[in-house]
Order: sequence, then C-alpha cells, then structure tokens
Amino acid sequence: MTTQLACSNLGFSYGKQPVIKNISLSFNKGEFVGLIGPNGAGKSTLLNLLMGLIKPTSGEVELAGQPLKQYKQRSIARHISLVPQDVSINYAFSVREIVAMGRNPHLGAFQPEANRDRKLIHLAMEKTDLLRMADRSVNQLSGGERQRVFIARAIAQEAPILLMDEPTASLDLCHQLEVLSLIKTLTKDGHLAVSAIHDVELASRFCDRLILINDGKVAAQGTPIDVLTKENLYRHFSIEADVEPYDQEGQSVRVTAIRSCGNDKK
Ligand SMILES: Nc1ncnc2c1ncn2[C@@H]1O[C@H](COP(=O)(O)OP(=O)(O)OP(=O)(O)O)[C@@H](O)[C@H]1O
Repeated sequence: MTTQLACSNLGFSYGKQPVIKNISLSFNKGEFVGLIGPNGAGKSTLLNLLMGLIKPTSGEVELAGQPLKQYKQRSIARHISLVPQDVSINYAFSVREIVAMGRNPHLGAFQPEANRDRKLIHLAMEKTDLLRMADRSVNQLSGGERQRVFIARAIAQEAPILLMDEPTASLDLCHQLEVLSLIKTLTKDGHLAVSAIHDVELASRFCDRLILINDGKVAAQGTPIDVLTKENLYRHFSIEADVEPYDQEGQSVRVTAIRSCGNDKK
C-alpha cells in the first residue's frame, strides 16, 4: 500500500479552544475513506489541515512523504483537490468557467487552455451531468447543482487526492448515488478520496474505511461494519439503533429503528 497523505500527532486550536487533538492517520492510494462523526467533531478542520489551508498548532501533515509545509499552495493543488462544504459564490461565473479553474494549477500565468485542458473540462462536466448547463451562471443554480460543479472542478484538476467536505449534502438521492459511484470509480483508478460524510449508511456502502472522529480525536477506524457498531452509534452519535449487514461481503451496514437518546445520556 502506498501512503499518499499522512498526519502525525496533529493538533489544532481556534484561539484557546483545541479542536483537533493529537491525531495520527495515514491514507493510501486507491482508498475511499469516510470521515464520520457528530456536528462539531472536527472533520472539516481536519480536512483543512490536510489541505494546508490552516496550519497545525502541533504535529505535521505529510504529502507523498514530504512535510506539507515545504510545498507551495499551487503545488499542493496539483496533488490535492478540495470540494468545500460551502459552495456559495459571489461572482457570476459560468459553470464552465468554474470547472476550468481546475486547470489553473497546471497552467502558467496568462497561459491559455490547450486542447487537452478543454477535453478534460468537457469530460469533467460530462461525468457530473453538467454539460447541458455549461453556460449558466453558478449563482443561478440550486445548491446541489452547484455542488456538482465543484466536484467537476476537482475532477478537471486531475489531482490524485480528492478531499471532500460533505460532497453529497444537498444532492437528491439519484445524484448522491451518482457522485459517490463516480468517486468510487476514481479510487478504483488509483485516486485517494477522503470525504466527510453524515449519511452513515451511504458511507458504509461506498467507503473502504471509516474514521470516526469525536471531540477532535479518532474514536474508531476500520471497515464500515467494525466502526458502525451499536455501541459506537450510541456513544458517539447519541442514537439507539439496530445495525445489520447490508451486502453479501458483510462490509456495509443498514441502520434501522433509530431513536435519539441525546437527552437520556445526559
Ligand atoms: N472559524 C472558527 N472559529 C472558531 N471555532 C471554530 C471555527 N470553525 C469551527 N470551529 C469550531 O471547531 C469545532 C470543529 O468544527 P468543524 O467544523 O471542524 O466540525 P465538523 O465535524 O466538520 O462539524 P459538522 O459536521 O457540523 O460540519 C467546532 O466546535 C466548531 O464550533
């Protein structure tokens, strides 16, 4: 297994408030890793640290075996593409213009797109079902359509690592399945994908490994069936639920009879 991205003893505080506490993880080529955990657990902060958008208070991130702090942001963008949680945009860029921005890390200043860039932009829009709205302004799209535009930008960027913060949050069920299948295909082709995801059933269906974050720490990690236990759901998500294997390989789970027990636990 080739480790593409790793962090050791990672810590981060907002002011005096520690939100990432001594996290060590490694991520391998070809994996689809789901980051799960309750609201405020630290998933987005961890993704931002892995992308180098914020600097750790302690510990280190390594990209392809080198400390991330040695990379320039432009060079990080050739390795990692990020699909952010907030995909709102102020300026009236067209869908195609946003997707084309994925090519920026590969182009010199004022260098025009070459044929290959145009093909990659077209392909990324085709894969995300956006061709018919290529000329529309992104701020006239629905939240879900806009999210697909940012996924297309990440695909056009051709980076081997995809970090995603709730990429399916505002997608309808059909597009959720399409986007997750697309990410799965990319990982089968050798990409590494790490995604924060709230829907634990979808996470268990698509991800090879789940990392459960709570209170800034890794509470559990492993195959979906190892992580999504009745005990972990109770302890970390404050729900009582039945968990049963979903597929024949017994990797993914179905969570039924969900009952909130947030108040009972207090
Ligand atoms: N800019 C900020 N300033 C101060 N505190 C912040 C800031 N951003 C996040 N936090 C706090 O850091 C903690 C971790 O937040 P983070 O967004 O990483 O959690 P998350 O697991 O991604 O949550 P969610 O599932 O709700 O998206 C939370 O307690 C949050 O309130």
